[in-house]
Amino acid sequence: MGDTLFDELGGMACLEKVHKIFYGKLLSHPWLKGFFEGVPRWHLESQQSEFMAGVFGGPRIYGGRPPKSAHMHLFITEEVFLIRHDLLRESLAEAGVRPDLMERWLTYDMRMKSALVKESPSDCAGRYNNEAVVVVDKPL
Ligand code: HEM
Repeated sequence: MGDTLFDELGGMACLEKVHKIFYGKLLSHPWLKGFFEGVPRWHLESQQSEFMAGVFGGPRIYGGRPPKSAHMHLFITEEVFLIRHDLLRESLAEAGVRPDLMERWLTYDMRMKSALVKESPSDCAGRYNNEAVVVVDKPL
């Protein structure tokens, strides 16, 4: 059996390096930062790294919700999803991830699009009884 993508990338150290750069970009993006208000950065980075570790054939240590229910309350349009995807591409390049591994990572990322993208805020629902749906307007 060959190495998993997780091993080829260099394990958790690589995922953590990429996600540190990535959340720096997401949390300073004029539009996307609005989605993350009030969520601690350490939580976002660690959950993202633990989730992707499992996706890439590494340890299955992610204990959060599956992506569809974790993002149920967020009005994520296709445009928002694709901006995030481009910021991930930039982060992988800045972290020095080999181009072929980068493409494999991005393919896994893109596969989640249909689970997260919604047509209208009415397709969203709070994860708890009284949780509001998060709609972030595009800045003018
Ligand atoms: C392939 C795409 C994505 C993946 C794999 C992903 C993965 C994750 C994971 C694993 C969590 C932690 C869930 C938990 O704590 O139970 C999370 C939380 C979150 N994600 Fe994503 N995400 C993706 C796309 C997006 C997009 C496009 C946005 C909107 C810009 C977004 C915004 C958020 C926010 C705001 C949280 C925190 C939710 C909260 O705890 O209140 N994500 N994401």
